[in-house]
Amino acid sequence: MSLLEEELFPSTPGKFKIDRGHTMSRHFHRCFASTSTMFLWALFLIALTASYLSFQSFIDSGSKYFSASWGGIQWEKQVRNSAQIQRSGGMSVLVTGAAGFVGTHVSLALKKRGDGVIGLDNFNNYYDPSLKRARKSLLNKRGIYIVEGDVNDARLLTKLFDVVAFTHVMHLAAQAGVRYAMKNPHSYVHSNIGLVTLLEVCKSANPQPAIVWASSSSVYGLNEKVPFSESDRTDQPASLYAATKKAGEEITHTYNHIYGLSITGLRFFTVYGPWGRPDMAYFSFTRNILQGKPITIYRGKNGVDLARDFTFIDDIVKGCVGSLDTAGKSTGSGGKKRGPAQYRIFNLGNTSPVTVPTLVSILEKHLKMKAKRNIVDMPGNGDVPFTHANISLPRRELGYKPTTDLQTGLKKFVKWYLAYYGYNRGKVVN
Ligand SMILES: O=C(O)[C@H]1O[C@H](OP(=O)(O)OP(=O)(O)OC[C@H]2O[C@@H](n3ccc(=O)[nH]c3=O)[C@H](O)[C@@H]2O)[C@H](O)[C@@H](O)[C@H]1O
Repeated sequence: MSLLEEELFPSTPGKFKIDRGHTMSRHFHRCFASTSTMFLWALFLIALTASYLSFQSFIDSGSKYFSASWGGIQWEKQVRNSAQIQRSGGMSVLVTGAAGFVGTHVSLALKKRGDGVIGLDNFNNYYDPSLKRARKSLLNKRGIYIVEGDVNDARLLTKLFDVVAFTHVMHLAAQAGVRYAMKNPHSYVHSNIGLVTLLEVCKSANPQPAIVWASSSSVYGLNEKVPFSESDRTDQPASLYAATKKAGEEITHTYNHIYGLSITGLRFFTVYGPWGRPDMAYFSFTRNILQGKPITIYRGKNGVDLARDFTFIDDIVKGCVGSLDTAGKSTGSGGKKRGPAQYRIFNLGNTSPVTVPTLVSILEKHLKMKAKRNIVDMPGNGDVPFTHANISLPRRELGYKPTTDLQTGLKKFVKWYLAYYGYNRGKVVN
């Protein structure tokens, strides 16, 4: 022990050097010595606690950083490879919600023709995430890399734009489902209004990408004028889902106006098909029919059947790709507008509404099984009685022409369903 240390921290009291001649002074020194010792110990303990706490917070933030599923040289290489354009005049597209139903199909179509594609998906558990994982493997097999992340993650989005100069963004990530909005309203605000984070990153990008995104037929809400045209009223939403999609249309308009972002909003009409969403009626009806369970069919006012303009996925993909192909360039860069940019809204429907009981009859035919129908009055849950798209505008501007009727489309869906889940999955065998 050094002299100084020995003085400060005497191993025995007797070692403490005092003037033995003065008792008072000795007491005083002893008292002073023990107080200063305690003081130093306290200081030492405080310092120890402080460094422990800051080390913990370093570990926490560090683990957040290190446990992120993105970043690093290898990751950047995968992103670049996947976004590589393979045809002349091709585009490099960031597809959000890529492991979703429409996202998967659009990503495959783009990759197939030689466009570069990077997918983004948060793999949330709104419906069975294993279906999303299966879609992801399908995409990986075709050379499409999927980044696991949320559209609200500005750091991740900025990083993606640092690595790739995306020409287009196909924004399909959303909280879908009309009736679920009553159970989990905040999820709709988080995901659907989360569009703002994406737009902020896009407006600051240099070059700015053109954006095509999924709105919804539900924005027509209580509109009764049929068929629904893009210029019809959309200020009477019947569900929070519809309200957040309508908000998306207004929000994208402001980014178009202020920053010169090229925007195309697509109002999808009840999209169905292989690799579809298990929360949708045609999908859950199929599962219940095969399992021998009853299905609930809602009926409108005065016993009128509900009807939807069911639109097959391949037709929707054509509409999405057509929108990307015809999208004008964004005019701004680095957050500054340089001139007016394109702002478009299109209906993507089938123009041929079918009632829900008819949908069930078609499923019965393809499944060769009878449904146990439980018909109830439509609860006040955000549903609308019917939808019907006027598609003259996308026909003219995009060459959009749906070619699959519900009979044909459901046949393809049932074929996929049986191949994916198997005939006897959960089927009640008496
Ligand atoms: O076009 C859209 O913008 C939306 O389309 C889809 O919504 P919807 O048209 O409501 O589809 P879907 O749930 O399949 O119900 C179909 C019909 O079955 C009736 N329905 C439903 C469930 C049930 O148990 N019984 C029943 O009769 C029900 O009353 C309805 O009449 C998407 O989910 C949505 O995300 C959004 O994209």
